[in-house]
Amino acid sequence: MYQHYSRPGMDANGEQPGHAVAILSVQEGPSGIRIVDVNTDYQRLWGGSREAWLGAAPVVVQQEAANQQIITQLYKALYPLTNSEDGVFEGISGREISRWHNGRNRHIEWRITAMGGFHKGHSTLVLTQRDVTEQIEKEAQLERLATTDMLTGLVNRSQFDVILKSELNRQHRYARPLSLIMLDIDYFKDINDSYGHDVGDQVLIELAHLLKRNLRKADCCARWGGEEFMLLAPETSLEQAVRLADKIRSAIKHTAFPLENCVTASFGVVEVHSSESVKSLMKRVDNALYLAKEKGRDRVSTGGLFSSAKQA
Ligand SMILES: Nc1nc2c(ncn2[C@@H]2O[C@H](COP(=O)(O)OP(=O)(O)OP(=O)(O)O)[C@@H](O)[C@H]2O)c(=O)[nH]1
Repeated sequence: MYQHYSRPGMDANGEQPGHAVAILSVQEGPSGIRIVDVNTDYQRLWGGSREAWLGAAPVVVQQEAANQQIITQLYKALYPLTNSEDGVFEGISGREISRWHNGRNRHIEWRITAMGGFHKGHSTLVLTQRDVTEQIEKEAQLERLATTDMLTGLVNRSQFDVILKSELNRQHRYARPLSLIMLDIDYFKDINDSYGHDVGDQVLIELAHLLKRNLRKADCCARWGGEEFMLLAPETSLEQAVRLADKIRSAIKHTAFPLENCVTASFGVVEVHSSESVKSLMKRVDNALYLAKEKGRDRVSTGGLFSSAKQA
């Protein structure tokens, strides 16, 4: 029976589950929607033998409440068709996350379609389900690779561009304070030259940890390239951003990196002006950082808009 139960997801070893399929009979009245057949992948997905499933109510998703909602949705879609010979059931579908008995979340894609029309209040439906967890995890992994700096685990430059544009739009719309900090390790070339590239990499990794420790959840910290980093701080005025930058500057100076000499960094800080473009913002923050380098490094510069303790 139902020889067309193919298993498109199967690999050559036959280990990858394919589509779980259940054939459903729809009756008017209390018997409602019942299973008349299931394939082996349905048994594998939900447990139980074929015999145990025959006559049972279908399981579309694991959570009882969500399953009930789907069945109700199905009844609502079918109800207008029960007395019409030419009504067409378009099908319903969705994707749900189910918590499996081993504690893992599984993503299940499901679809219910009709095998034919209604005849004397009776119809046959096909429920297909596919475990798409691996596919979703692979997509998430690719997304992480595309947006993350491999060495430090921070947001990479291209993702930072996306976040910056979105935060600028928010700032322009709601006129909330938003500040940008650019920092650059001082004399990093000397660190590489004296201790080797691996030690230089270790300094970058430890600095990334330090930055993450010192920032709020809403802040974004990115590796801009080489030994340059960007910190985007929403709801932060220029004055607050300068204080934050100076706190980080001091923390870097007092961190025991795997070197004889201490590591220092220079900072440029700007607050976004209303309607300011990305280009203008980047130019201003770059100028501010340049000023901090020019004035002797290990300091915070705002490019002249604000003055604090250890500024250029
Ligand atoms: N170890 C390591 N070094 C890097 C990486 N990316 C860039 N660099 C090095 O960072 C150094 C940056 O040197 P410069 O641009 O001259 O800057 P600096 O020596 O820090 O001098 P100032 O910025 O003027 O204080 C170069 O030697 C790059 O090769 C990386 O991923 N790992």
